[in-house]
Order: sequence, then C-alpha cells, then structure tokens
Amino acid sequence: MSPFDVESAAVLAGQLGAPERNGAALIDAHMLSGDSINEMAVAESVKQHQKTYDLLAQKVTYKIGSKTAEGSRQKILLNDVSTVARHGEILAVVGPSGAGKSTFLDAISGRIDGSDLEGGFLVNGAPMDASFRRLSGYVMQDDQLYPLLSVRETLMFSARLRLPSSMSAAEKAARVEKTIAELGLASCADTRIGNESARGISGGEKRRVSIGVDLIHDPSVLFLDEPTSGLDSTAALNVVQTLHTMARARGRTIVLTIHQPSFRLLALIDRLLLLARGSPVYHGPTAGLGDHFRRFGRHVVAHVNQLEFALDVIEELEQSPEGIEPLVAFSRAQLEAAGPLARAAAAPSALGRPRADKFATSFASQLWVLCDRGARNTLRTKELFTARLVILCTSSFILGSLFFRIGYTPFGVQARVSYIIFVISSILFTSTQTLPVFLEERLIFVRETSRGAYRTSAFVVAQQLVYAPFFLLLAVAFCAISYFMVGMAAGTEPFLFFVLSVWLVLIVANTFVLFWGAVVPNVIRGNILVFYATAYFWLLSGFFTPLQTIPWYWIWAHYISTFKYPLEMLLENEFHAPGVTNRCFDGVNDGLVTPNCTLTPGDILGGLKAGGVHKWVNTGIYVAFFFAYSFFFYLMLLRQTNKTRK
Ligand SMILES: Nc1ncnc2c1ncn2[C@@H]1O[C@H](COP(=O)(O)OP(=O)(O)OP(=O)(O)O)[C@@H](O)[C@H]1O
Repeated sequence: MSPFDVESAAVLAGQLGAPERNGAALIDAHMLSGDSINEMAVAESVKQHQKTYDLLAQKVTYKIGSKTAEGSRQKILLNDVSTVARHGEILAVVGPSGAGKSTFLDAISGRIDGSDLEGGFLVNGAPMDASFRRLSGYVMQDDQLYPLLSVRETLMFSARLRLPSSMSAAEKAARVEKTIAELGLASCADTRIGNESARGISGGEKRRVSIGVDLIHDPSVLFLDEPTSGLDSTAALNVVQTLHTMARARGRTIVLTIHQPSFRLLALIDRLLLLARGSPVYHGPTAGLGDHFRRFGRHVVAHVNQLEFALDVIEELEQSPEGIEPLVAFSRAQLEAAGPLARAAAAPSALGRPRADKFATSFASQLWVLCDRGARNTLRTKELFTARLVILCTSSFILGSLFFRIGYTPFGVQARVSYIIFVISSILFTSTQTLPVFLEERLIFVRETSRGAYRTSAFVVAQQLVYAPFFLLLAVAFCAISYFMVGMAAGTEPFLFFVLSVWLVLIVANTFVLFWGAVVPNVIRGNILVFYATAYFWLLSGFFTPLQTIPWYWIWAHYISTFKYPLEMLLENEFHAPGVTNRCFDGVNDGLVTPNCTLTPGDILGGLKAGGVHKWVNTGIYVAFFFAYSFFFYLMLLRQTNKTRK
C-alpha cells in the first residue's frame, strides 16, 4: 500500500493534520484501503482533478412508521450501517432482495430526509449538505427518458445542459460519440428510445442510455441503482468496466447496488457493503469477503463466486431458527475490533468541502436547449400536436355549420353567446390532454433538476415558450374556420381580438393543467381535480349563477374563475364591435337600432352582466392569471425538485 493510500484513508477518518496518527486510525486506514487499487493512476488523477470526494456513512439507521400505544408499527429498513466510499473506487451495496440496498443508496446520496434517519454522512470529513446532490449523479433503477428522442439526441441534450458553455459544440458532440462507443450504443444511436406504444431500443440499451445521461458530464460522485439489471453478462461487464475506468482514471467515487454479479464483474469492484435485512454483515475489500465468512465458520469452496456463497449463507441462516443475528453480531464485533471506521471530523479535510458549481450553463443557454428539446417532443407527440389540431378544426367546423350565418334576431343572440361559451368550455375541458404527457415528463424533470442539470425557472419558461406558438396556430386555425361561418362581428379588430382571446384561453388552461400536474401524484387524480375545478369555475363564472345569488363565502371563486374573464372579453368584443353595436336584435327591427328597438347590444350585455369592465382590462387580468399560475407551477416544481424520501 502506498503512503498515499494510507493517508487518504486517514484523511477520511478525519485524522489528517494531527501531528501523530493514533493506532486506531491507522488500523482504520489500512482497513479502508483496497489492495487492487491502481494507486498511481488514482494519485495522478487527484493531482489533475481537485474535485474528488470520499463519503462516510456513520451508524445510519432508518425507520419508517410510528410507535403507537399498542406497540411499535415501526419498520427498520437500515440498522446501524456504516461504510466508506472512496474516490477512485467502486463500492457495491449487495445483499438479497429486500435487504435495503436501494434504501441505503437513497440515504447516502442525500435522497432521504427527516427525523426517521439517524446517524450521519460526511463528505470529505464535512457534514453532507444540499449542495452535494448537485455535484453527484444518480442513475435510477427506472429508466426515465423521453421516448420520442433518439439515443444520440438524448445524450446530446444531456451534454448541452450539463457540460460547461466554455466547451464548444464540437467538443460536446465528441463527448457524446465517446459515450455512445463506451456504452456500446453505436448500433442504436439513431433509434428512438420508445415506450409501450412505440417500440424503440431494448431494455438493456435503455439502461445504458440512462447511465450515459448521467455519465456525460463526468460527475465527481456517481450513484447507480442496479445499473446492470436487464443487461446480458457481456453488456453488464462493459458497463461496470466503464465505471471502473472512470473511477480509476479520473478519481471518481462510484457507489452502486447490484444483484449477483458474475465472477469477472466482481473483480472490478473494490469494496463491498453486504446487507441482510437492513443490517451490515460485511464491509470491506471485495477480496476479503471469503476470509470474513471463513472467520465466521463458513469456508468458501475454491473457485466459487464468494458473493454467491455469502448470499447462500445468508439465505440458509434466514431459514434457521436463530436467523441472521449471529452473523450480524459477528460482523459488528469484527468491525469494532478493527477500530472505529472513522472519527467524527469536525473540520473539513484536506480534500476540501464539497463545492457544487451551481449550474454548468447560463439561464439563457438552458432555456435554449430546453426549448429545442421541448419543441421536438411536442411536434413528435401526436396526441398533443396533430390530434389536437385535427380535433379543434373539426369541432370548429361543426360549430360553424351548426350556427351558420346567424342573423340579428333573439336566436342570433343566443347562438352568438352559445358559440362563445362553447369555444371557451371546449378548450378548458379538453386541456387535460397535456396532463399524462406532463406527468411523464415530470419524472425526467425531477431526475434532471435534483442533480442540478438546469434551473426550474428555465424549465417553466421553456414550457411556456414551446407551447405559445403552437397554441397560436391552434387559435388561428380554429377561429379562421368557424368565426366567419357563424357570422360573428365583421372587421379585422374584432376577429384579431377573438383570436387573441382564444389563444389566451389555450395558454391559461394549459398553465392551469401544468400547475395541477406539478401537484398531483397521478393522471387519475389530476383529471378529476382539473375537471371539477373547471366545472366549478364555469358554474361560478357569473353566467349560470348571477353574482348577487352567489353566497359571500364563494365570491372569491367567482373572481378567480378561468371562465369569467374570457367570457366577458368575448361578449364585449362581439356586442360592442363597430358593426354590431348599432344593430337591433329584437327580430322585428332587424337593422339599425331605432327608438323602438327592444333588444339592443347594450341590453344584451347588461342582461349577461358583461361589458361593465373594458375588454382590455379583463385581458390584463387574464394575463395576470397566466403569470400567477406559472408562478405557482414554478413553486410546485421547486418542491418536487427538493423532495426527498421521508
Ligand atoms: N415506504 C416503505 N414502506 C414499507 N416498507 C418499505 C418502504 N420502502 C421500502 N420498504 C421495505 O424495505 C425493504 C428494503 O427495500 P429496498 O428497496 O431498499 O430493498 P433492495 O435490497 O433494494 O431490494 P431489491 O433488490 O429487491 O430491489 C424491503 O423489505 C421493502 O419492502
């Protein structure tokens, strides 16, 4: 073992800087050092890359549930687990199914919060804080990727978001190509990711793309939950080989969970944390696992995968009357005999406190990339784009033919009002189309922003910028078909105002749905919530329930109704239009308003309680609604980003 290796382990133990290291720390340092480490390479990498991180988990216990009067309903998911993950190494968290591997990975990566988590985590000797999440990458067990982007596009967007602006586009593209080659994705680089409805790349390839997305910016610390699941043995070996090289060559710290690794794969792993029912039953160099079990009284047969053997022993003990307790107690005693894993370090170690540069790129650059990605996804999502365009155009044509060329009669009034109400309600009630698409995107958003890929504000603005032109196209297409068929107020200004209003209704309705999409856990609840909220806004818009009949405690709902403002805007636009305002609608005096006219546009607006506020004032209020919902959407997303397992 080189002096460097001993020293860095001692650093981890919080002993660096002490004039004399005591025996326990040195034992600890020796225990922490893996024999298989290519010391020169790691030492060299430390020289080149100052940002290397060592993690220490100290006596971590995680319980869920609560203690009740009748007894404890608590479940212990992690029980007094301590471990160390060093730069330049791979630490694998292993154990039978349900042992707590993913839970431990969540804990050490800062994804578990709250009073149920006991013990502590140190990063280079300093307590782990929120900034740590930004400098580390986390590859989840579920692949959360945009199904309509190709492999190359997916990796390129990740590179554009996560690599610094100082890198040229060519350098970023080169990094993407290198990642594609390293992960063996060349043959499917231009294939779309796909999903249940549209077949794309295979499950194993998806796994590798997910890893690539988080590898591309070369994070200092990388957590991977089951990176080899769904991969054949060669592909699994390639992935772990890539991680191994990354750890060695660049001094990265890698922590992963893994199920039954093969012999060859195990050789690439430096350190193991073996868990059984949430308790540690071995922690140390991979090569030491056999010895540990030998000391426990179980002799590993030669040429047998040591980990497989250990898992078999655990399973056998679990079936026995005394359970795994003897092994847990033995392992604890071994750990204690070796000395404390680390002394709590009050001061940050020489490797430095974790420093997370907030974001790799500027707000403008993030916005540009997110708009580019959002536009591609929207254009390729048929339910959002083509289908919605076709539905709105068809609906507009049906409406136009139903109220074709209505005149200036009482029926004309009814038809105009019905047309306006139908336009608003059909848009508001069909806006939930965005919900399922957004809920899928939300998972990707959380994955990306929780690791500091971009600002939440950039995402919110990009969402609006991507949708706005698309909604303008829908509004123009819809109005161009039915507005003239119905024979609404003639003239450029009323028509353009009508288009503007329809556009705003589409935008506000979409923002309203996005806001709920950031709150609700699933599509069903989201649909119900949006539907009922919209239905009550409709009821309380003032059209069905006159303002004076609404109980005082529901008046607030009238003023925040998403129907009220566009309804008044469009009614005023129609009945105050130059060509309509002097028309008589009583059916007798069809023509200009005369003293005998019994139904003037003023009477109509008065009866509908509209026109009291200028249409541009209502427009201003409606635009304010858009900003308010966008802001709430932003706040809810921020909550999602910072959400941790409680
Ligand atoms: N929210 C929860 N409520 C109750 N039990 C939970 C909860 N989360 C996890 N568990 C339980 O905690 C244990 C550890 O779960 P975890 O997912 O960490 O195991 P694992 O070792 O990663 O399993 P696998 O290899 O099957 O993925 C399991 O028994 C699981 O059922």
